[in-house]
This record gives sequence, structure tokens and C-alpha cells, in this order.
Amino acid sequence: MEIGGSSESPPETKKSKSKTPRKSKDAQLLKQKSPAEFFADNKNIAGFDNPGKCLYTTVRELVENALDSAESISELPVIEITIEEIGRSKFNSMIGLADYERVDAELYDDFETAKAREKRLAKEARLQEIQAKNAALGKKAKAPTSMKSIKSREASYYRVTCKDNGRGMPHDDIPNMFGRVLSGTKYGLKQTRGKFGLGAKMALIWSKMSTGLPIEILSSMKGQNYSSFCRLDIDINKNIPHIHVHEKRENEERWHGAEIQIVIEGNWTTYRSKILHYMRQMAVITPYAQFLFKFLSESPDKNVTVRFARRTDVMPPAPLETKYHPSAVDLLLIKRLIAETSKQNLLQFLQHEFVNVGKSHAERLIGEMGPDFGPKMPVKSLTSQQIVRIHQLFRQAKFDDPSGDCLSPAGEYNLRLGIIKELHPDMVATHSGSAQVFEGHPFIVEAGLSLGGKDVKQGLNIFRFANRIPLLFEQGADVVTRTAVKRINWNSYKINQTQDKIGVFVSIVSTKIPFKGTGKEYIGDDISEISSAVKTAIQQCCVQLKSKIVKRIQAREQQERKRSLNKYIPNATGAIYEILKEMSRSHASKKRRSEDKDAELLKQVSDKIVTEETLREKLAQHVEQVDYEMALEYATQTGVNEEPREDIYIPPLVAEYNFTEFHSPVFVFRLVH
Ligand SMILES: Nc1ncnc2c1ncn2[C@@H]1O[C@H](COP(=O)(O)OP(=O)(O)OP(=O)(O)O)[C@@H](O)[C@H]1O
Repeated sequence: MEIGGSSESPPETKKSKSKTPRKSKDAQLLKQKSPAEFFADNKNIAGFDNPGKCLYTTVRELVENALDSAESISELPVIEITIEEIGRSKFNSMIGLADYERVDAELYDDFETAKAREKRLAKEARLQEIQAKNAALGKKAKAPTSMKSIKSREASYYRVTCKDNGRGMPHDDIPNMFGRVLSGTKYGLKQTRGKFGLGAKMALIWSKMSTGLPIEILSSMKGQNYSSFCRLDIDINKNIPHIHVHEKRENEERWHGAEIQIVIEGNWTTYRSKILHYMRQMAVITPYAQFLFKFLSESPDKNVTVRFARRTDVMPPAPLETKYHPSAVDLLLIKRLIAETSKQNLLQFLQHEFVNVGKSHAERLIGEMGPDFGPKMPVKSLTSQQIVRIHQLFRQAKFDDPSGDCLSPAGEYNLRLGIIKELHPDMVATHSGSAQVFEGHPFIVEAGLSLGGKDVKQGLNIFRFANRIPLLFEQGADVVTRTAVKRINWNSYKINQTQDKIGVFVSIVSTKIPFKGTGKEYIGDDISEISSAVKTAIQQCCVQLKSKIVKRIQAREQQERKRSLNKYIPNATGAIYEILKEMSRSHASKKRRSEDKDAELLKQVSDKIVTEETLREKLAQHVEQVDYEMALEYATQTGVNEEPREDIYIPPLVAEYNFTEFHSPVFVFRLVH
């Protein structure tokens, strides 16, 4: 329906006479966005939600890059991370901005009139009084909800520096690695912490959004006699690096690694504990790395230095790059593989670009594709329709599962070491599952379970790791939490889900971790292969713990039995002695004659050779003897050595050493001559 005339001849108004016709309000303009712009607009999907979280995510992106880099050259990681607080004046002088004092106080968000202040203080005092009264009455104190805190929206700035001893970066690649969103070296099919080619750029985008300052990178590769220095920011619209300085510098010490420095807005106060938790959990899952974490405050009394020492030299083997499994590819991916392959014909392509496809298998597959296909046909000549046919067959055909050989799980040893080091538990069990498959990607689930320990709350304490990254957010929705809370019948393993201090550690590694979102914060509970592997791994640990718990309960019961028997000795001996005395009296007066042995005993009682005291001693000895025999029987049944034995081996004594080393997977004992 038209209102106010036909659409061909709109009624002329004053406005419509203007030379450049104005677009109506709801006219839609077609626009394009660069990936950098997209992520700047939606930074929360990459874990950059608010200043505090941005500080946390920046730290983790830099630490994870540092670890990936050191491990890629099999170097035991040494990582230094420093967060330096930069006050407003210092920040202003860094960017060449004069410091301004407030003149018109009422303009500010945190302004409070004298009356409002008086009212607030009175209210706070009243609340404190109520709380004190409640505390005196033993009532639980409730957090003050109605107290309106005066929050300042003043920004806090931090310089985050991360230094590693890793691979470093090729001089010419640095600008793109840090200044072009979605560029990285970890896109291949390999287990790595990084994946998207986004993290470092997001930190830079956030620094651009919050401080306007560029990122600085110093890097050198092994054997290079120079180091590369680069200061750059990012052109958000074009998604290209904007280079300020890019030069080669001397590297006399032949240092290798990278040092990244960035200044961002953050909030240490609210994210302090998350950052420290992250570092601690990273130390748990990476006990072969050495971390030095420093927070340098404007007021030195608030400085924090935490050193997470290396606990082992045993580093998991580096993950290997692998090829795609036919069931893990889609049409686009097949097209890309065809475009990138160096193989000429279809047979070679199938045989060399996929795992678990041998020559004869490839020939059979080609035969099955139909008459249009042949082993010798040039792979680059495949039409779109033919590629669809290949894809269809890949979906329907049966292939062996990919093996987990390319993966690098933390290992039961490292996991156990990390748990013991972190929690000092009373009991611990670990389990490493065999490789399984989800959508053509192999994955391995490892679990650890602990009972008791320090800083562990009652109930379930869940620690999650994915490709050896600690996951700290979205705990409730994660597959590990859901499995532990809903699918494990803790009671049946003699574990009390609410009373015991239970530590549940689950580490999942894969060539593709199905994170929800790009923030790498949790793995959903909707993948049955993963949730059942998690359940099995936790249950395996439960079974191990159960046998320990049962043994402990039996030992406790035995102790209690002994204690209660001892408790009754005085009463029992008193009663027996009274009876014996009575019997010996009637025996003596010949009221009742007792025979042989009994007569002998009764005589000893009347001669005071057998007294209440001697009876008590004998009974105590008997309880001791019975208890000892039971303990012996128990030990023979269960085996005295509960812990598995470790192999120890002695390497040959080489001339230049003056010591002998005894190696075990758990320790090295060095005997100095
Ligand atoms: N400390 C470092 N040492 C060596 N190379 C690094 C370092 N930091 C970053 N890089 C290189 O820069 C690339 C981009 O890093 P970025 O953090 O943006 O993405 P990513 O680590 O590949 O993936 P994700 O976004 O999942 O973290 C990396 O792939 C890596 O090649």
C-alpha cells in the first residue's frame, strides 16, 4: 500500500529538491570490513572483554607463544613475564601529553556532593554495625549489597613484557606475524597452543584501542649474528602492519628467542588472582619450564615476584605435523589441498596427502569413484563435480582411525609431578588414555585425581587443560566439569563429593581442540567421543584411588579394633579376677572341687601368684599378638609394596666425569667420587 501518492512520482517536498538526494533512514549501505576491523569490533570473542580480562589474555597469548616457540626447537623453556604498572602521569609523559589537574570536579563520574558523601558514610556505618551484631550472634555475614561503591573510571596502564629462549622469528616475517590479523605459522595439522594466528594481533589491537602505543619485538634465531628489532602497529582498515622501525641489531652473545613488549590498559586489581592462577596452572602442566613472573607496581610494597622453578628435564616429545584424515576434510579443504599439492595425478594425491590411504586402498577408492576417474588423471584437472564425488566417497567409506603418534600429551609423569608440586595431596592417581578420534582428528585424554592437600577446598576442584593450556573461564559449561559433576558416581569409589577435598585434573591434546569460540576458554559438552573419554579417564583414576582408600579404611578399622579391645581390658580383667577369687574361695572351702589345671590356677589365685595385674598384662599381650598376626595376614594378602617399582639404570662412566648417575623416570641420583 502506498501512502501519499504513487512511487513513480513522489510528492515534491522542500527537502527532496536538494541536489544530492539524501538516503532514506533505512537505506542500507553495503560496506566491507577487514578482519582486523572485525576483531576490533568484536574483541570479546577472542577473550578481550574488559580491561582486566584484556590484561589476562595478553599475558596468556604471549606466554603461550613463548612456550610454543621454545618447544618447537626442543629447548627447555625459560620464560620471563613482567607486568609493569604505569601511572597516569608516567603514561602521559610517555605519549607526550601534559598532565592535567581537575578543575571542574562536578564534571567527573566519581564526583560526590558533600551531602551524598555524608549519606553514604552513614549508610556504610549502619551496615557495619549490623554486620558486627550478626557476627556476635554467630550469624553468617552477608556481603553488603546495597553499599554503592564509588568507582573511578580512570584507566590503568601496564607494560607487559615477555621474553623467551625459543626459535625467534625470521627478520622479514615479523611485521606480518604481529601486524596482520589471521597470519601465523601454526595453521598446519599439528598440536600447538596457538592456532588462529590472532592472539598477538589482538593484544596489539587492544593496545591501539586503549593506549595508541605500538608493539616492540626483539628477536633472534639460533646461530644468527644479528637480532631483529621491530616497532609497529596495525592499520586496522587495511589489516596490514604499519612499521615504525624494522632494523637489524648486533647480537654478540648469540642470544636466541624473542622479547615482546606492549603497553595496554588493564586492571591488575581485579585480574591479579586469575593471572597468578593461570601462571601456577601453567607451571603444573609444564613442569619442565621455568617461569619468572613479576608485577612491578607504582608502589613497590605491592610488587609481586613468583618464580616457578623447573622440576624436571623430561620434556614431552615435540608434536609432529600430520596429514589430514579423509573423514576430516570438507569440499573447501579438498580444493585447497589440490591447489597446494605437488603431486601430479589422482593416485599420488590420495596416497600422499592423506593419512591411512595406501596405494592399493587409493586404487580401490578411485575405482569406486566411477568411470570418469582414473589413477593417472591429473589431479589439478578435477572439476567441481568430481571433487564433490570424492568428498561424498570420503564420507561414506571406511578408513582406519588416525593414530595419536603425532600428539604430545603432558604424560602421566609430568601430570603427577605437577599435582604433587601444586597441591601436596594425601593421595594421587593418574591415567593416560589411548588415542581416540573425533571428526578425523586424534585426541588423547589424560586425567589426575587427588585427595586432600593444601589450598584445596572441600568438594570438587577442577583443573582443565587443552593442548597444555590451562582453561580458567566458563568452567560450568566445560565437558570436564559437567562430566565430573554429573556422570561420576563418587560414592561408589568411597569418595564423598561434598566433604572430601577432591582435585580433578584433565588434560586433552589434539590436532584440533573443539573450543567454543576463538577465546580458547572451554570445550563444550556436546561431543560424545570427548565426554566419554573424559569420563573413562576420571573413572580409571577413581578405581586406583578406591583401592588406596579401602586399604586406608581397613588400616583405620584395625587400629580402632585394637584401641577398643584395649579399652575393655581393665573391666574384663576386673570381672574375671572377681570370679576367679570367688571360685578359689569355694575351692578352698571344698564347696566345689575343681579338677587339675583349674585347681592349679585357683591355687595360684589364692597364693596371689595370679593377680588382677598379671591378668591385665597377659590380656594386653594377647591383644598385641592378635593385632600383629592380623596385620601380617593383611600385608601378605595385599602385598607390602603398594607403589609400583621404578626402573633405575646406570649409564656407563665416561672418563671425563667423576660421578656416576642412577637414572629413574622420577629422579637422578648422582654419586660423586
Ligand atoms: N615469542 C615468539 N617466538 C616465535 N614466534 C612467535 C612468537 N610470538 C609469535 N610468534 C609467531 O607469530 C605468529 C602469530 O602469533 P599469534 O599469537 O598472533 O597467533 P598464533 O599463536 O599462531 O595463534 P593463536 O591466535 O591461536 O594464538 C605465530 O604463529 C608465530 O609464528
